[in-house]
Amino acid sequence: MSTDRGAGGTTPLTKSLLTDRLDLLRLSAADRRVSGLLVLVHLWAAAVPALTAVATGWLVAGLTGAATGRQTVSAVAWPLIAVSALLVADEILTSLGRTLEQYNAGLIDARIRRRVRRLAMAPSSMAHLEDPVFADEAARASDVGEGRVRSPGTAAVGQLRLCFRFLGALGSAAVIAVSFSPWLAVVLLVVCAVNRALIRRWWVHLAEVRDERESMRRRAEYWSDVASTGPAAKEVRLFGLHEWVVRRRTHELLAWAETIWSARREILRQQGWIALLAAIAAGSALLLPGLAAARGDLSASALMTVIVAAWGVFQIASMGREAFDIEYGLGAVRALERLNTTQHGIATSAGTDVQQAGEPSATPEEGAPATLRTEGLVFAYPGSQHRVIDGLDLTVRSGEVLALVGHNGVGKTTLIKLLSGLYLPTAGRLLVDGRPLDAAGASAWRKRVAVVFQDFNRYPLSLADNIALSAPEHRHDKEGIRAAARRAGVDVLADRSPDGYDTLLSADRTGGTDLSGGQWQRVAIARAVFAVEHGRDLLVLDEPTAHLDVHAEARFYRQVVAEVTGATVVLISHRLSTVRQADRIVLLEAGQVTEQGTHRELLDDGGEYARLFRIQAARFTDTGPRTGEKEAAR
Ligand SMILES: Nc1ncnc2c1ncn2[C@@H]1O[C@H](COP(=O)(O)OP(=O)(O)OP(=O)(O)O)[C@@H](O)[C@H]1O
Repeated sequence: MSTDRGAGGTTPLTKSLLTDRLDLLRLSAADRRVSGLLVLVHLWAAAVPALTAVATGWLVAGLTGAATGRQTVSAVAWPLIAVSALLVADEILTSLGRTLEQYNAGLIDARIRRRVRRLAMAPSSMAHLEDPVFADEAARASDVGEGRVRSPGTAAVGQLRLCFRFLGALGSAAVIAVSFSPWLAVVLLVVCAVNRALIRRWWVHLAEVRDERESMRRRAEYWSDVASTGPAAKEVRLFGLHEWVVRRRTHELLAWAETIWSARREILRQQGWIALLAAIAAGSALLLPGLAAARGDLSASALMTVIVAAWGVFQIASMGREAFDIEYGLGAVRALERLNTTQHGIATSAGTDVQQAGEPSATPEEGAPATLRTEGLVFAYPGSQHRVIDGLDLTVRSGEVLALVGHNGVGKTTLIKLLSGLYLPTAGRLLVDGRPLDAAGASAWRKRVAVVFQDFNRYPLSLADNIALSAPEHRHDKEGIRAAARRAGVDVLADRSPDGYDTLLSADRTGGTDLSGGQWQRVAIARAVFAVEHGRDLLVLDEPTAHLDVHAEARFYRQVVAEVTGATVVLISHRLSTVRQADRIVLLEAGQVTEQGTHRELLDDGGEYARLFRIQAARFTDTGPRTGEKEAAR
């Protein structure tokens, strides 16, 4: 994903004021009925200031008339009822409006989050999910942050409210124009609009500062999670890290907050301009009609009408959170647009899954397990220049069991992610059944692959569901689930639990239980076996015996790998006892194949594989430790 976005990985928040506003208004119409009701409530709210001004003037006229004995009691009662009714109705409708706004904002936010999820799932490979720019933009767009300060929904409903507030100010200005002076009405409107524009500019600046610091906030949140969530809690307690983690979190949080507060302090320093403009507006609204009344050119009732109406005009210069909600939430909308453009770019530059999934490149040859060939394959992780895979040429024949071995970090897992279509090569080609695999075919290809990753998932579901998840359309195949469980050696778990295959594998759910690391690994193997039994024709096993005891490891090849008939198998293991029976063993070094052959051939060659094997074997012989240590030291 491109990072060419200026500071903080963002484009400027404003594209065009009008387009921005229209985008937000469109967004606010997420649900026609709710937004229709909101419009009615806002219309009422817009009319209230002008109506209150007129009713107050009427009340004052009634009161002064009653005082001089020229008016009856009803001349005071009716305007009093009108003013009270306006106030009560305003209270009720304001509460209703707030509830509707919250509901509408929730609908809009949920819709945006769904779009972000779709965008995250859209590209063929998963490289973008490890891209910090994508992570920041997704966080900006879907407001996953603490306190929900950035919400497209809040921005959209705020924008709708603001439009009607302007309408209300126009209504109040019209009352001033009719009751006193069109000039005063215009001046008040202009001064308040300028005031608002100044405030808005500062909020935009603050929103940009927050945007640029998004990754700082994510770091602080990470340490919050470490301090309080389950997976890290064991180590945090055991190593007594709690205070250190809290200090680290506080440090990160303060560093982030300081940048925001310094922007806020800057804004506060400039508030003098706002105060001056507000003083001009308030002064002219009170002074000019006041002087006219003193001269006898304006009645007391008209004076009150003008003053109350002026209050209505001031509403558009208000300093409330609304401006921040709008500007900051708008940043979320812009982030969504950027995600849209970039993800669409990725999809279209390589062809979208939707358009081209199932292209011939990923079509299996008549019933035969997959054949894979890499030609000059190169891969570097996003944002890194380091070629983890560096010009790799390898053929995996249909139906063979190929083992990948090599030192830590040479790129074995990376290679199987490429072979499985999870990443696309930086250069070179991967051919599946003789045809080049591109983004278009990757999605269809992945449907032919079953993988047990080193960091396999542990789903808080039943044992049966944990196995059947690899082919959910066959989850009613009870016999298939049992067969996969038997081969992976997890049938004993079902046998000794009263709930059998319905046993819930989650200790934090009522009636649930947890498994050991080795038992979970067997469940992951059963899951992959189940997928192969339902048609997947490449089985990839990354360190499948890492958690298994010696008995289970010894049985693994015989019961799982040797039993696979309809699939090609790629197996990674540091335990050379696990891979020695493979049809072919490939040694990777520095992202390339440096040795390959059967176990016997590689031992006879006396290369690096033979050396590694001797080190491991020596550990189990009497004279072993010394020989092994010497070998390791070489
Ligand atoms: N998501 C990632 N982003 C950037 N670099 C990565 C990423 N994952 C792995 N790497 C780097 O790629 C290199 C190869 O990693 P890989 O996991 O493929 O090695 P491996 O051979 O499977 O190692 P091991 O035997 O320890 O499992 C390492 O140098 C690692 O630091």
